[in-house]
Amino acid sequence: MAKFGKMEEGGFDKSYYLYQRNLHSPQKILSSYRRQKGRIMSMIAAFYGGKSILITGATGFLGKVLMEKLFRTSPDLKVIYVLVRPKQGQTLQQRVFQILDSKLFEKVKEVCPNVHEKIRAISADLNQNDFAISKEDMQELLSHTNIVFHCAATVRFDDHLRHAVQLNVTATQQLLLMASQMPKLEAFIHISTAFSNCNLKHIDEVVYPCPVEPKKIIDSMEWLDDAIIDEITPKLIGDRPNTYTYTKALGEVVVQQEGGNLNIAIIRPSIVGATWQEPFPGWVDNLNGPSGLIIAAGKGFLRSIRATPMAVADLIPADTVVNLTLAVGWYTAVHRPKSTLVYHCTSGNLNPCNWGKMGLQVLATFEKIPFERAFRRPNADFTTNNITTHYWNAVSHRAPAIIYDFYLRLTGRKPRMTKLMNRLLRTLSMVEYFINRSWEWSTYNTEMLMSALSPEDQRVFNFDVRQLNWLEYIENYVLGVKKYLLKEDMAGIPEAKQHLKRLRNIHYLFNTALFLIAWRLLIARSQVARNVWFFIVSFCYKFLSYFRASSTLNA
Ligand SMILES: CCCCCCCCCCCCCCCCCCCCCCCC(=O)SCCNC(=O)CCNC(=O)[C@H](O)C(C)(C)COP(=O)(O)OP(=O)(O)OC[C@H]1O[C@@H](n2cnc3c(N)ncnc32)[C@H](O)[C@@H]1OP(=O)(O)O
Ligand SMILES: NC(=O)C1=CN([C@@H]2O[C@H](COP(=O)(O)OP(=O)(O)OC[C@H]3O[C@@H](n4cnc5c(N)ncnc54)[C@H](OP(=O)(O)O)[C@@H]3O)[C@@H](O)[C@H]2O)C=CC1
Repeated sequence: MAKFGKMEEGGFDKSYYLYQRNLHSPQKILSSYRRQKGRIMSMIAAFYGGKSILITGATGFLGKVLMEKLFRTSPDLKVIYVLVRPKQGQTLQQRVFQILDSKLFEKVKEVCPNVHEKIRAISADLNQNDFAISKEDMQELLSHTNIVFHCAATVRFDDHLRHAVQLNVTATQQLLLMASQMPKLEAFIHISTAFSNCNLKHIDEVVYPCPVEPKKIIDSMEWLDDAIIDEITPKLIGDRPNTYTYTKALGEVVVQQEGGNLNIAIIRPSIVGATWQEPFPGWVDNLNGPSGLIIAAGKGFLRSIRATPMAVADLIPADTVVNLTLAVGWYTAVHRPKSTLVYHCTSGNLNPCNWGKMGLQVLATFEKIPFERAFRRPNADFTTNNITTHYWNAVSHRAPAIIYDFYLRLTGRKPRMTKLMNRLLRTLSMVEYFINRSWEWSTYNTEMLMSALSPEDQRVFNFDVRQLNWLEYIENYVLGVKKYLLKEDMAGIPEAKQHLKRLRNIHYLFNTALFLIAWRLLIARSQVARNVWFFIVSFCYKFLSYFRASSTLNA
């Protein structure tokens, strides 16, 4: 591994220049150096200049943020190949252009006006042999690719094991095989998850072995039928909570075992949330992780959640993950570490925030920025045991849904709330595992990388989560959910506040009516209740008489 001199602030490290010269043509390096000379230079941004980059999962949440940052900071990159499958009646080009035409890419279009020409969509399905890539496309990919970022995965917790293995393990194996035939490849970056070893409490930046070899699992998926796979799934996943974490762990082992001589690194982000700073705060475009539950809470469906308030909420902003990923890509290609390095991209040990604090800040933000047309006023609680969870699920989730569906039926409309609520309860049951435990992830490699960056790179590719202000981040996150996921206009906030006031009044009326009915029934059945009632009534009568008498005397 090459060793370099310490970077001077804002300067150009000569040893880095000399090292780069071994990898690239001197003219290329020199012109890049000249281009950068006038201003403080980001070595990482310069590194991606002129490169052909292959991204899988580019149409996903993380993939989009990764592409955006690459185009914005290295507009002189050669091409980004994206492996895309046609979907929802859209062609590949339509899918890609829709992404490029979104708000996320507004800044990119300023710095890289020809972005449409620099992206090449390749038709590919990672579930198929050779990814169903045409011969010509495959030839182009193999002969040109310099860097691979493997982001594609199924992130569903409850996916069938066969499908999860296909995408998270077999596809990774196939991609490595492809990578081994790329003569110009400089680095292969695999995105895993910090929860791939969530059966452990303390997790180091190493690949942990799996009891059954991934190759055996891949083979068995080919001949076992679904019924048998269903039966053995709990035994295989063992003390992991789902097929997602299990297959991501297998994927890592495959990367380590079959990476051969490639320069490989593994990145393990924890729970990826909305962007923190770049290209703007609060960007998010899917319901995974906390986003769906923030909507459910803001719309008043989610009223209680089984979570441990003191457990660490290990969220990490999407732009932080992307900055680390690009820094790792550069470091892996340039420094060529001898072994596969694993980088934890987590917040818990450097800047912890717990679910209690996060929940309160989410609720506080709803006060300022309410969501439109809420079902009930947002006001959720954390519960910590089985009995209270069942009680609140019945009282706060199921009962209002049944009542509302009854009302919809009465008014000739189709009931839908019970179905929605069942879906929410299912989602809650899936995430409970993650919000009632804390993990410790060591971050030596990530911190080592941070210190290896020049001050300019530390600024442009900032992944120092210690600088994150959680309260501000969560507020922007909720705002982002409202703007970019729910597509609600800020102009609607006064009306949303009015709607919440009406809901509060309905709530008070409903509770008063309920109390009076219950009390009336109690009086009819119990002598004690009747006595208490007469006592209260006579006390009020005496108080009123006294008040009337004293006001007459004063007059
Ligand atoms: C003191 C005050 C307290 C106040 C609290 C109030 C505020 C609370 C906010 C804070 C909440 C904190 C909770 C945080 C949760 C954190 C989860 C952490 C998980 C970490 C794991 C590791 C991280 C990773 O590595 S991977 C990324 C994570 N992956 C996921 O999140 C995927 C999860 N999704 C699934 O597995 C499935 O979608 C599932 C099982 C949830 C649902 O499957 P199902 O088959 O039933 O439905 P779908 O076909 O998928 O979708 C149907 C329908 O539902 C919509 N939908 C999908 N996902 C969600 C969701 N998460 N929430 C809500 N809705 C969802 C989907 O869009 C579909 O809608 P259609 O309209 O039908 O299209
Ligand atoms: N989000 C999170 O909280 C975390 C994510 N991660 C990891 O980060 C990576 C990216 O996750 P994220 O962006 O959130 O996930 P998304 O679900 O948003 O994106 C998944 C991507 O994979 C693609 N994909 C899925 N199946 C296929 C297929 N058969 N052929 C081709 N492409 C396919 C999807 O394409 P399409 O658009 O066609 O569906 C999409 O582009 C994953 O490896 C995940 O494990 C790790 C920790 C946390």
